[in-house]
Amino acid sequence: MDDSSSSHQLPIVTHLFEPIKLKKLPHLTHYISNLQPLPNPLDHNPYFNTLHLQNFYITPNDVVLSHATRFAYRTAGPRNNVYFNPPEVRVAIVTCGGLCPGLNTVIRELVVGLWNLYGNREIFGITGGYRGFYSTEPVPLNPSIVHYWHNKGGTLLQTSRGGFDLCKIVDAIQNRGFNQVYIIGGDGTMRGAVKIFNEIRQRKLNIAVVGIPKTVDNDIGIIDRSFGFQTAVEMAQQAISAAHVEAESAVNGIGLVKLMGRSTGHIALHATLSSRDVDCCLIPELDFYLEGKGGLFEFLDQRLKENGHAVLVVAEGAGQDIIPRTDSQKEERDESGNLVFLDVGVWLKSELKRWWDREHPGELFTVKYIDPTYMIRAVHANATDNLYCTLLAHSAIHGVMGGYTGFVAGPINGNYAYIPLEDVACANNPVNTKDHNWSWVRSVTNQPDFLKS
Ligand SMILES: Nc1ncnc2c1ncn2[C@@H]1O[C@H](COP(=O)(O)OP(=O)(O)OP(=O)(O)O)[C@@H](O)[C@H]1O
Ligand SMILES: O=P(O)(O)OC[C@H]1O[C@](O)(CO)[C@@H](O)[C@@H]1O
Ligand SMILES: [Mg+2]
Repeated sequence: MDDSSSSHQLPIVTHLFEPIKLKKLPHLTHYISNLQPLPNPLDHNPYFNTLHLQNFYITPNDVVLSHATRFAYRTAGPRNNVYFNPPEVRVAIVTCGGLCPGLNTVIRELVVGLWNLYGNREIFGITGGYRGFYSTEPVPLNPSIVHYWHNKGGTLLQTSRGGFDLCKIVDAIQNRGFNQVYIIGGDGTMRGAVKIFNEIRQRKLNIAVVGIPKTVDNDIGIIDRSFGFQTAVEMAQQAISAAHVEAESAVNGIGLVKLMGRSTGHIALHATLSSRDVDCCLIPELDFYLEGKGGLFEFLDQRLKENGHAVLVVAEGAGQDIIPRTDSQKEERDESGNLVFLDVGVWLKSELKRWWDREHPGELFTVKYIDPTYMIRAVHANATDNLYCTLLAHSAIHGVMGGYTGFVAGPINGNYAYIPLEDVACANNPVNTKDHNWSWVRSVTNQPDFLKS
């Protein structure tokens, strides 16, 4: 072995043996001193505790390792002891932000799990997102009310953006006597949940807060993926397939599909890989350009010459830097403070037409633009996502009953774990355009790398 190869290998070996630290998880006993552990009511639940106590409970030695963060996280699941007496439990469940397939399944499974596993009876839905804590009456929930909810898209508790008033929310939680708060939402919601948790801890209240990450865009980090994402990818296939048919049936036809994905292109990427009909996939993580050598137009020109048609998939957040904006458009925000995007699909369609008329005057050319927007997320979850939502909800319940707070339940390498809320709230999940996955996309589409030489 020569010197150069050994110097290459050394850092990798060292990396493998780096010590992995256990992530500390907030627990109610950290700031409430007189809290006593109780036997877990699951001891007497013949339907769930089928192992009859042998290896049934998760111990402090059970951890899940994350390659990405190089931390060990506590394994999700029931604990030997609980820190809530079921007759004293009062639960609030809220959904915030945009819709996502599976929201109703998570709510349903929280209600059914809290009721059937632990015998909790005081369960309430907060309607219309964060503002619902202080502006509407909580709605009582029980298993018979929610029994069909997993078959419905959207959230039957309703949702909204904006309306985050920390003081009013925590006052309402306290005044209404809630001691378990389940918050389902995306990155913004998780940032709000961190603030609620910190305020509750500051006030030394015996109230557990848990986040259940929801994002159809799959833009939350640390966890493997977010629920509803796979359903959305599946729904996107119909739009791509229609775009392909339209493009193929026209002379010099282009099928253009815009898919959701504000800051990440996971839906576009996965829909592209699974469809195989896509010639070019544009995502927010990839800068692209239209004109000149190596640009989009040159690539499409070639594709039309070779195949007579082309399919283009674009994530809604792609190209936002190169679409011209007026000063007022630069400032426009939604109720939560997110920048309002311009329609990249409409812009691309008009740029494509302009380019073709200039370069090929008089020749036939068609762009069929399909924007399925809400159709990919306003549906109920598919079977895989439904299963996932159930495991998420039950994991959250076990953690809260075990006294953990300020955490998120989610899968890491396929194993369910508890992760500090704060870590999840600041972990985003961009598509890595420098990894093998992206090489795979390029090998499927043969699209340019858009690196100007
Ligand atoms: N930094 C923040 N601090 C406190 N609250 C926040 C913060 N960011 C967002 N929120 C609140 O969280 C809720 C949801 O935020 P947002 O509309 O950004 O959706 P989200 O949770 O990111 O979901 P998604 O983007 O996937 O639809 C809103 O009520 C918003 O006011
Ligand atoms: O129109 P709304 O409800 O604000 O939601 C649109 C946004 O929600 C998301 O689906 C995230 O939930 C984004 O992809 C999209 O930009
Ligand atoms: Mg968001």
